[in-house]
Amino acid sequence: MHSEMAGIEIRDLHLSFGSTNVLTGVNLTIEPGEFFAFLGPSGSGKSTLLRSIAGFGPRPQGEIRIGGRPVADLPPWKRDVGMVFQSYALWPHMSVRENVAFGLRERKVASAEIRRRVDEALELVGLAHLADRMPNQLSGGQQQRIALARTVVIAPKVLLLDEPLSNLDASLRVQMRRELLALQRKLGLTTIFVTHDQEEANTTADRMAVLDGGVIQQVGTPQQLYDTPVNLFVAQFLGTANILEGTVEADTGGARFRTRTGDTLSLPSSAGRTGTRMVLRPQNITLRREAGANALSGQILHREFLGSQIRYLVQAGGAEIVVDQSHSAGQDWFEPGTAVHLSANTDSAVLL
Ligand SMILES: Nc1ncnc2c1ncn2[C@@H]1O[C@H](COP(=O)(O)OP(=O)(O)OP(=O)(O)O)[C@@H](O)[C@H]1O
Repeated sequence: MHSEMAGIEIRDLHLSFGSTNVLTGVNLTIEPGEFFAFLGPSGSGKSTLLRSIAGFGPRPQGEIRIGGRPVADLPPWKRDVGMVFQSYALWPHMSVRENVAFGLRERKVASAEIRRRVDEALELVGLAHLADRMPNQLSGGQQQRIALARTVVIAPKVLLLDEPLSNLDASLRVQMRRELLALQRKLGLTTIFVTHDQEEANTTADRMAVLDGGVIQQVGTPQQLYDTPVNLFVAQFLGTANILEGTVEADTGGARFRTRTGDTLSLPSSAGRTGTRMVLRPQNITLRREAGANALSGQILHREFLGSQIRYLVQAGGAEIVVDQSHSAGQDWFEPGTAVHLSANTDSAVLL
């Protein structure tokens, strides 16, 4: 299956339904061959943006180019895109083979070539042995693989996936996301994956865009977005973020952050930083019984045993702070009510 790689460029896209702005000022460049994710909460506009690229729904204002070609005024079937939906939407009265062949028949491809390409697509998703089954004789995961085969068989330039794993149970989702990534790498197909599940985006995407309220909040690799969020929304949407409010003050030879409760944390010398909020991840804080430099004083509110980790909720610095401590057998725990000191690794802290 030979797919031509095509990049996607979106310039100044706007879309409203009635008086509701669903997409506002969307600008985005997706590289040829990239696995890209749209991540955001329900209603943030992920599906609407994907559907705009596919050509479904009302025409948005602005420009969309696929492989350099303007497509905003073209119908879906002229855009060289293949789309896979959450509901597999296989034809129930057709066998697996007929389902996969359907798009090629519509395109009047010669029957010998249809057979060859369908075999190849079924081989690709590992289901050649089920070619003669009917969809209702397949598991959910198998049906979704057939839906994928049916889409890639037409050799689209871009693969658009709208929450394709949402109907599968948790362990199958993990397996399928690996298969999806392997398939994408094999075909080198520019792919956009819509999900509200950050783990799904983090584990598959080369880069992703986080959306909220129809606006792209930030674009980057999963690690860039986690380590250097540009705003509170991104910080809190990706993993657990502790937010301390306070002010940056000059300190001998550097700067420090003073919390609302008066504790201070020194900032790395690379700083020259400004901001009124400090984002600290749970794994960058260590709990100690004794006071020390670069620590907040606090009190344990709650404790959860998670197996490999113990998660504490601690009142400190004017906030409720989540701290994850790795667990080893025989280790003593902090009981709720205990006075503690939270030693912070501010090298990885982000000021907003
Ligand atoms: N046809 C429509 N008419 C009116 N409003 C719509 C229509 N389609 C979507 N919307 C609204 O647009 C907003 C974005 O919807 P969209 O489906 O793109 O969000 P999403 O991020 O994909 O959410 P989800 O994860 O729940 O699918 C929502 O507020 C939704 O109610």
